Amino acid sequence: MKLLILDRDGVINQDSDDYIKSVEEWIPIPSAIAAIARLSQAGWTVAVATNQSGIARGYYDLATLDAMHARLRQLVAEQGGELGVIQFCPHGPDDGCDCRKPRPGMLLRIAEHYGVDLAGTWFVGDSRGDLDAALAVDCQPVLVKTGKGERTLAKPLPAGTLVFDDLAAVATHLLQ
Ligand SMILES: O=P(O)(O)OC[C@@H](O)[C@H]1O[C@@H](OP(=O)(O)O)[C@@H](O)[C@@H](O)[C@@H]1O
Ligand SMILES: [Mg+2]
Ligand SMILES: [Zn+2]
Repeated sequence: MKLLILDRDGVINQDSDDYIKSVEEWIPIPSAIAAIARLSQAGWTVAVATNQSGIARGYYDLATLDAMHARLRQLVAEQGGELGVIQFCPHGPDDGCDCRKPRPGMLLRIAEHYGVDLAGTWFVGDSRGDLDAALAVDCQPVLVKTGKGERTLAKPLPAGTLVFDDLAAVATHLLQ
């Protein structure tokens, strides 16, 4: 199974230090939507693993998060693609859950959903926690420079991390 797992904020859509608190604040990176559609049409399954501590912090609710994800699915479908499962962690940093990245719980749930082994599966993110979550379950850590990627790149990366300008470049590489 060709499975690609994506972080959301900073990879698929613009990120903000003030969190993405509404559908109106959820601004897709156009080339990222097209990349997901291209991959999907080429037989890839594209899943998402996203921290959403804004829920625990009371910045937005599950209905708002669902509306963002409905919008994401709609945009991908309009380009002839289909987005796979979206796993999110609604917890805060002090909740001690197993799903908040850098913990790999969401990646494990995605693997369980599709009945696959995660070893070598690319996980594309913009933050160090994404890379560490990947390494925790033997995924290939992939950093993009969008979102917080440039900040992440300014510090040492885990050995073996692949770096691309954006998700479109990742898709082009995988589809070549
Ligand atoms: O990049 P993904 O995982 O899709 O989502 C990140 C968001 O949940 C937010 O995560 C927060 O980190 P804290 O949760 O406050 O540590 C901050 O980095 C926000 O800027 C960011 O929007
Ligand atoms: Mg991110
Ligand atoms: Zn969690």
